Formats: sequence, structure tokens, C-alpha cells
Amino acid sequence: MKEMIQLQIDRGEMLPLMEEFYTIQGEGYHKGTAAYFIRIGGCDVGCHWCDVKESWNANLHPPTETVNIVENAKKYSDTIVVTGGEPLMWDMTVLTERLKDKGLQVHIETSGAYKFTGTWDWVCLSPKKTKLPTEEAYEKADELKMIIYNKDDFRFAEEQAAKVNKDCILYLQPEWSKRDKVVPEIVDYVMANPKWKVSLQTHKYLNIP
Ligand SMILES: C[S@@+](CC[C@H](N)C(=O)[O-])C[C@H]1O[C@@H](n2cnc3c(N)ncnc32)[C@H](O)[C@@H]1O
Ligand SMILES: Nc1nc2[nH]cc(C(=O)O)c2c(=O)[nH]1
Ligand code: SF4
Ligand SMILES: [Mg+2]
Repeated sequence: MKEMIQLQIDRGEMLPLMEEFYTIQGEGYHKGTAAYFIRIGGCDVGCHWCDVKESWNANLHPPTETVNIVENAKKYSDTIVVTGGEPLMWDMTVLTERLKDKGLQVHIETSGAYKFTGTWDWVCLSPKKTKLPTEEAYEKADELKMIIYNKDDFRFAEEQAAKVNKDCILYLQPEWSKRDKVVPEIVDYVMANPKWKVSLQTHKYLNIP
């Protein structure tokens, strides 16, 4: 039985599902847009400021049939955001094919640190120093969303911006717990370096998921 489930997970027919919710995309280019979020469990990238540490241990999240995830998601929205955890730890091919078959717009939030799978209408790449993105992630990124926790993160942001494709939109987003300190620094930085835009976690200001 365990082997059967593992086989289905390996094929992307099942995924460890942490939670699903209909909300407003709070961050980046699509902020303000209603979207259904599918949060897949499992991540070992280890960001110390991660705002969903409960997602990290995949074993805590029940293996769920992708067919059922899709049948449910399509009832809520035309726009689906797949996030985590780190969704690219799993094979996203089957999930995204099935969502596309229903005519849905399919977005991903990823660190890009794992093999790039799936067919996406929008790729938000948020690189982390602890586990850098793959070459393919830099090529596929529609937006680069760099989290600013300290001064060195501006240097890291520039280093990552040099690696993405030329059409990629560049965002600096304050780390939530440090927002009072880093927001003024981000504002000054964006005015001095206008290839960057500011991204805020607007859902946290709106008190929505
Ligand atoms: C929770 S992560 C899940 C997807 C993927 N693991 C990733 O990091 O891109 C979703 C987004 O939230 C950002 N994020 C996580 N914790 C944050 C925090 N404390 N402050 C600001 N952004 C945060 C991540 O950088 C990422 O862009
Ligand atoms: N409203 C809302 N927008 C988001 N954008 C990215 C999120 C994420 O955790 O991936 C997120 C989230 O958790 N909630
Ligand atoms: S990669 Fe994403 S989910 Fe994983 S620890 Fe970092 S912010 Fe959290
Ligand atoms: Mg979030």
C-alpha cells in the first residue's frame, strides 16, 4: 500500500496537499487578482524566516489524488496558484496538464531549486541563498521576487537578476518581520535602481489568507 502511494507520488498522480484556499494573490505582478491557492507540502530549502514552516515536513500532509485537487480547484477560480512548501520537489507534469485541460491559468511560486517540471502560464521565481535555482528556472521565470531581510540581500538580488531572462520583471519584497526596517531601504533602492519594483505581501495587510 505504502509502495503504491509512493509510486503515484513519483508519477505526480498524487501530491502531499497541505491546504487549499480561495483568496487574492497578495504578491508580485498578479497582486490583487482573485486566485485559488494549492499549497503542496515538503520543503528543505530552510529559509529561517519562512512564513509557512508547517509546510516543510511532507509526511504531515496527506497524499492526495491530483484528479481530485483539480476537480475541486476548478469550482473556485480561473486562476490557480501552486505554492508550498516547494512545489518543484514533486513532478508537476500531471497536475498542470490536468489544470490546463480545464482551461485554467496556472501559476507557480517557487524557489527554483529543484528540477523544473510542469506547464505554467506564470512563473514566480524567488531564489534562496541556501539552495540556488536551476538554469531552467532562470530561463522560465516571468517574475523574480527577491526577499529582503538584510543589506546583503540587495547584493544577492543583483546577482540573481543577472541570471534571469531579459523579459523577467524584477521585484524586491520585504521580509515580513523586518518590514519596518527594510521598507525604507527598499524604497530608496528602487528609486536609485528603477529596473526594480516593490512587492508587498498585501494579503497580510488585508488580513486574508
Ligand atoms: C512560502 S513560499 C512557497 C514557494 C517557494 N518555496 C518559494 O519560496 O518561492 C511563497 C513566497 O513567500 C515568500 N516568503 C516566505 N516567507 C516570507 C516572509 N517571511 N516574508 C516575505 N516573503 C516571504 C517566498 O520567498 C516566496 O516568494
Ligand atoms: N494571498 C496570498 N498571496 C500569496 N502569494 C504567494 C503566497 C504564497 O504563500 O506562496 C501567498 C499567500 O499565502 N497568500
Ligand atoms: S523555499 Fe519557500 S517554502 Fe521553502 S523555506 Fe524558503 S520560503 Fe519557505
Ligand atoms: Mg504566503
